[in-house]
Amino acid sequence: MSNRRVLVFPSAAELGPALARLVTARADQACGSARGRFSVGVSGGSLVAMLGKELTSLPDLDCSRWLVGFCDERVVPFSDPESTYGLYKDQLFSKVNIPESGVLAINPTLPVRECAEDYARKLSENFPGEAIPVFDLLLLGMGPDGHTCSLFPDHPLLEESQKTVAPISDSPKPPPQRVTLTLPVVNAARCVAFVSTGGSKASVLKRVLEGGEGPVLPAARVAPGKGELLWLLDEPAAASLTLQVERPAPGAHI
Ligand SMILES: O=C1O[C@H](COP(=O)(O)O)[C@@H](O)[C@H](O)[C@H]1O
Repeated sequence: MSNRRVLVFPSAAELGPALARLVTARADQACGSARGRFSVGVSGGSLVAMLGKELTSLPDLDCSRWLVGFCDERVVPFSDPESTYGLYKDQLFSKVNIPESGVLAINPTLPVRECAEDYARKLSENFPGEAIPVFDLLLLGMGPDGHTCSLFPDHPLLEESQKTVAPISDSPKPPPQRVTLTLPVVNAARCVAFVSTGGSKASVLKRVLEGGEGPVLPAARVAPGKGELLWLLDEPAAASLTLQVERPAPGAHI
């Protein structure tokens, strides 16, 4: 896979600032392009705290031309601790200069199917002329079962080829009702960056990145057709890998 890079950092403490440099470099590039804005999709889970900490500690961060979407979202009220939007609002959006119109949140008061349709409509309005929205950057996490977004192993949603956003009401990881970007949207992005840290991810990372027996896991189905694929790992997460990885110098741009 020629457009895939696996980058390993000594620990999450070194990975975090490198992630912030990646985000700001891609934002500058996108805002300086004819598009004039930076479209980024964020994930929940452990990524929220890392992005909140790293981005809010940058002195000159300018999010005025950012469009932030969600790679997946739990259909719960924003005040619920499981709401990814709620967590980002507390830890990031309320602390930077992103306009309200720059955050594409779900409407959690809708039933899950309507919520997905409503979110797909919001995406299509914000990516005019694009049958499949092309994000500048998607930031993904991966669960210990190999799921990414809310695309879980052996789930029929992995085969979704028509919808840009799909509902799921039987998520094996709570809460059960969620909406998620589908693989065609993920694989249309200009850049997809996975962030995975900690030893609990080591064995699944080996299977996702190096292959093995059994069905292909959801995270291994992420392969942007024209875009880049980056895996940002810390040493504990990368411990079982035998493939060739990059170990960027401190402060290096990726
Ligand atoms: O449920 C979810 O889990 C994944 C992975 O989370 P992590 O805490 O293991 O990093 C996350 O990427 C996804 O957005 C979230 O809904």
